[in-house]
Amino acid sequence: MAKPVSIEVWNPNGKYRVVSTKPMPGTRWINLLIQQDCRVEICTQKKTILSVEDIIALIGDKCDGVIGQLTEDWGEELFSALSRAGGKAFSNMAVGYNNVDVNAANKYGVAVGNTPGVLTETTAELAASLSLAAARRIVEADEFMRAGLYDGWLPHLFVGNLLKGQTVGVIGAGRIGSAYARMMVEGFKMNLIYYDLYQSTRLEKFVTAYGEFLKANGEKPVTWKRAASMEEVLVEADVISLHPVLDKTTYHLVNKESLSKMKKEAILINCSRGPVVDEVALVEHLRENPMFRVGLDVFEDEPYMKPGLAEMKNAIVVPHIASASKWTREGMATLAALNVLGKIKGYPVWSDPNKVEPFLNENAPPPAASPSIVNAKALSLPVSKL
Ligand SMILES: NC(=O)c1ccc[n+]([C@@H]2O[C@H](COP(=O)([O-])OP(=O)(O)OC[C@H]3O[C@@H](n4cnc5c(N)ncnc54)[C@H](O)[C@@H]3O)[C@@H](O)[C@H]2O)c1
Ligand SMILES: O=C(O)[C@H](O)CO
Repeated sequence: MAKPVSIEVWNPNGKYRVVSTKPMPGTRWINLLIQQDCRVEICTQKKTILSVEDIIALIGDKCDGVIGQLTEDWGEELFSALSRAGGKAFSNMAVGYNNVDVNAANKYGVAVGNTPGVLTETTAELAASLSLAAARRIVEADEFMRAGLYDGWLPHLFVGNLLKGQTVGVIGAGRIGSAYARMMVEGFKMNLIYYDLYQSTRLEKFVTAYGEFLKANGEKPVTWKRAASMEEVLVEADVISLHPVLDKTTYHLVNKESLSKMKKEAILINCSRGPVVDEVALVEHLRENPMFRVGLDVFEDEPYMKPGLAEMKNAIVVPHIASASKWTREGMATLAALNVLGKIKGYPVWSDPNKVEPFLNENAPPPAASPSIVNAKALSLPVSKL
């Protein structure tokens, strides 16, 4: 059994025991729990990734709900431990929940929450930042300056790609993929090609309307196309950004074969999940194609990078910070806490997890509902009529 982990306790006499496996930004989430009679225990252990054993020790004998992180392995062992401790609620502080075995949660009747919506624009902004940084070789140029190598303007110095008029390809045009597409189309007048299992009518309408606006102002209109296959996107796009969920269908979606279909000077961005890209194949491709560039926020064996990636000048790598704006991270903490609280209090589940704004208004009490429970249907949880 793991040693007892260090914790910080708020409202020690609270009726319901809620554990957070990490300190989370802001204090609103703590206050909302305390106001509803929760004792809040926050793990303060100086270890970035907690093991299953650490979390079992945190859950202890009596625990009503846990707020956890995407680095943790929430499967049979943890859900059975939580259930033994009387717990009926778990929320990831993340929208992606590929670290959670939802079937195991269903088996123990544990509601699983996630945090959609509040991170859409922040994550899309990082994908856009990586796209620009890769197109204009900003990191390479910054390193060059700091190394004292700049000795005067040259016609060939750090020549990159112009985005205007090029084609942006989006794979997975859900909340984040669509927000990214809008930024790139409107901000840089790029044409759009996207691939998703579902049609994104709103996105298509947006690009059509923006194209008409440009035309009315005497400019070349932007265009959109829904690709019938992912291959079309790979072949046609100059910048490709990945935004699908990670599941069996998207594991290694980008591999040796798909990389070989992309343009030699294409840019690939991944702000979804590391295993969507075969990172070994990517390193090889970067090595063989120096004008191909990549911007990565996520890695196949996070927190590690595959051998060779760190040495590639045509790769920009950042440590899974796509949702890292203060407003978003505080909002994620709030949504995660309210998911757990809602189940503990027997509240219904919010009807539209894409519209979570009422939970984020700091000047009003949140609705009496869990903002987003991914297994609500499987557990037959009631849906809010608010
Ligand atoms: N890097 C980060 O910090 C960060 C931040 C937020 C989200 N994410 C990741 O981004 C993902 C997407 O988030 P979202 O809120 O946009 O989710 P979403 O559910 O709104 O969008 C995901 C889209 O992927 C599509 N999709 C699923 N399988 C596909 C396939 N095989 N091919 C093509 N498209 C497919 C879905 O139809 C959906 O439209 C999350 O699941 C998470 O893993 C990462
Ligand atoms: O899925 C998520 O929410 C991210 O990876 C972290 O914000």
